[in-house]
Amino acid sequence: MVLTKYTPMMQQYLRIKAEVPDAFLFFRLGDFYEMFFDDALKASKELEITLTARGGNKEDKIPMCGVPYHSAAAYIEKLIDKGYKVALCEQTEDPKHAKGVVKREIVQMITPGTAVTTVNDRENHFLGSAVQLNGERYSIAYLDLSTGESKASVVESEDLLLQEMSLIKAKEIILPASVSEKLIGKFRDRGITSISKVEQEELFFDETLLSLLEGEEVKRGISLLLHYTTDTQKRALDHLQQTEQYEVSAYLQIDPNSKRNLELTENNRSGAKKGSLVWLLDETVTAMGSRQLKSWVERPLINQSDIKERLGLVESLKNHFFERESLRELLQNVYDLERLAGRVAFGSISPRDLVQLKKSLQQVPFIKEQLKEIPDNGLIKRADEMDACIDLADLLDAAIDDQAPITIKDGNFIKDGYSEELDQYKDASRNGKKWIAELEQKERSITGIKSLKIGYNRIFGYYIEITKANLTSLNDDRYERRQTLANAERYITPELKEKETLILEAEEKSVELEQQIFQVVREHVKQEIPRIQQLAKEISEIDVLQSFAFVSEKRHYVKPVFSKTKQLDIQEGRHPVIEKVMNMNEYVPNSCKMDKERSMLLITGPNMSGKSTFMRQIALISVMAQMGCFVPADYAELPVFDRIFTRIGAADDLVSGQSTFMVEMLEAKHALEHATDNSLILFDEIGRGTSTYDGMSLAQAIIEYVHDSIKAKTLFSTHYHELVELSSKLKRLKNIHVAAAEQDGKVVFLHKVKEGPADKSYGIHVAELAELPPSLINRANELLTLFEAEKEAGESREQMTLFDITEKTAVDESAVLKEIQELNVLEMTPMEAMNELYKLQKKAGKLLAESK
Ligand SMILES: Nc1ncnc2c1ncn2[C@@H]1O[C@H](COP(=O)(O)OP(=O)(O)OP(=O)(O)O)[C@@H](O)[C@H]1O
Repeated sequence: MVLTKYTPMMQQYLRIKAEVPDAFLFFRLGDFYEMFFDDALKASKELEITLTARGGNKEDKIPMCGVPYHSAAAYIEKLIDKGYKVALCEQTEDPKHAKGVVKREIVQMITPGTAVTTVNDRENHFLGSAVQLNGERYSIAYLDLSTGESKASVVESEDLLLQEMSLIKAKEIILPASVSEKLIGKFRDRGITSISKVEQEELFFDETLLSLLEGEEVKRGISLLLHYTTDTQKRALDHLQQTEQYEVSAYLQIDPNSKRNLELTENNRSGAKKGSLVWLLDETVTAMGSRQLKSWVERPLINQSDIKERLGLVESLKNHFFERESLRELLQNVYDLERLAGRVAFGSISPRDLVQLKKSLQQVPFIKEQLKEIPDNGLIKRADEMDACIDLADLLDAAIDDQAPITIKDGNFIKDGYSEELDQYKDASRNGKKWIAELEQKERSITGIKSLKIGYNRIFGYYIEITKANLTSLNDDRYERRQTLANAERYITPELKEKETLILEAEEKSVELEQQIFQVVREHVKQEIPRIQQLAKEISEIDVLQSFAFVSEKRHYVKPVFSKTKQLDIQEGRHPVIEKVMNMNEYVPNSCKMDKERSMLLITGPNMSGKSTFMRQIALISVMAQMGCFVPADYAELPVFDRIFTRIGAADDLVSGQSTFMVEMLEAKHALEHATDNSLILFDEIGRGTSTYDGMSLAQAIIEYVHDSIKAKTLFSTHYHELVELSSKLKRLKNIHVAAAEQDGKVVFLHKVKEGPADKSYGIHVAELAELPPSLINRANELLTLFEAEKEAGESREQMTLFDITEKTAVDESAVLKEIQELNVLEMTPMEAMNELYKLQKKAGKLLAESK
């Protein structure tokens, strides 16, 4: 592009735009942010705003569109939601002092992962990164810019990298410029579409932030991330907390598919939180607690003593109803400390935010006291360790007025008595105003005009107003006329103007001074950010623990115990979410026992009887126990699982275009590759997606493989009734079934799990329940009889073949003829007739073949 054909300002625009080719450049012009060229074409469509043109050159109009500065946030949010980036370009010098074009610079990049103003309080908003080390090893990290927390790890495979980034629901991923397109494609398949590449040359290394990390490798991912955030945010991010190192293997691992199957954080029909385990368990009071709870649900523990510690605290909170209720009340007044700290660092904290911070801090001593009322050393220790930041609360209490507004523009938020100088200005202004009020009274009585009033506006300042009707009573030269309105005149006096100057000066100075004081207070708070964050973490944990206690009591959950012999013994267990949706009394509880000698259960039973629900219930109870929550059962003794794998239901992977069956096989492969004898595997009707024998053979082979080589605790549901025979061959495999009863030709689901195999398939009855057309149901019944007959015939044919070899003469023509003659045709139903005919036809075919 030839720059010289453009005006100097457009040249400036193009220079800046070249720095951010992949972002919309919001170019500040007066009260608007303008976009030009392709940005304008695209933004006008995405934002549904009018596209205009600006005369660059006569033939060459420049496409342009803009959004008002004061409402820009909503437009930016819309673009970010769509996965775009926005670069904010502001005037960086006062136009009054500018020589030529006003200087402009990009002051901030807003990207899906760094947008912090519009985030949902109850969720984290993570920006992720990954740097390949060697082979399939990656240094990974993630950071929530709104709360300042970050984590880093080294993972040993690409699978784990993808798993972690899906788990945290990364809004954006930062990768080195050298990353392969293939990997980028894999992120896209998992719904992470916002991907930014960064040159790695000059890495940002803030040693204080990284000081908890061991070794250089783990620093690579987080460094890339910090480099990117500093670069895009263009400001000091003082609220960033020290990055914590974590090991994926320190938590119960549940791959993203399994997580979806189990509906831990969202239900898999609508993707909403409702209907998920988080939805059920989240009785937290604070937003930080809610985020913490979600992360506990996503990462259950595997260290038994950590799990037991949580369970112990939950137990104490559960057993102390009144203390817990008061605690919940106190927590109501605790605002989002983490996000408040974030706003302090970003410089976007308002006076009202500081009041919220103060009120939150003031609750802490009471929270500590309340915790200590419960006789539990763990809770008492936690209470003792909490730093209520009293100094900070006192400072804020002394400085900021409780009724503070949300902006600092007009002052009026610093408390009286905090600054002598400020008080003097305020006095001057108050005295002036008092003088004016007195003047009003005085002038009313002198002139005898009762409606005389003194008003104020920005243009004329203070004035005396007299309605036209009263003008006759006014001495002509008493005041100076200033303004004439339709039915009143406005006047001033020199004295009034003198006072006005005093008042306005005092007000201007006091607003300025208030703003200065605010900066000082804010800087002070900034210094204390780490303390606020520590407190936030402690309070959010208490909030999660009380939430677990609250739900456990309400829903009659029990404290699980962990088995030394790795046995699983759940008595009268329930599926927590279905039970809640259904109503406690309707749900049929079921027990489950598994141990080394009984490590695999093959579940049969009609469709809709509750096989999947039973399997999910076992997994959910285990997950809940390992996150430190009580469980829906009368008694639960559990092993500590290292991983949980589920293959449940038809999860078409439409995004990557794989068929249901392929997805099924990939998930099975994943489980077979990674499961250990400490894992839990749930396989729901594996092999269903292919032809009967094909599917059945695969199912059997998978069962044998798990039984002989993996030895993980496994629940396997199937429609292949033939598989129930396997229990005689595989010694750790046992049959169980979900019982159903038939009543008047209809199936009644009992939802009760029993030992042994199911005896009948009730598929057609279920179809009948679903009210398929009656003629179709009749036809299905006919076909069933036919197929059963065919199978029988097949079996007798096999027997016949055997027979044929030994006694060649057994099937001869006369025998078949005799069979035909003996048929009692009039007594037969059409179905029976057809079956008989079918058998005879087969025999005839055989005879003909033999006679050749
Ligand atoms: N223990 C139970 N108590 C009460 N209702 C239950 C129970 N278990 C399952 N149900 C109900 O039965 C419905 C079907 O359960 P589920 O999907 O587990 O059956 P399934 O045997 O796996 O079916 P399919 O073979 O068709 O996949 C559930 O939606 C639930 O409403």
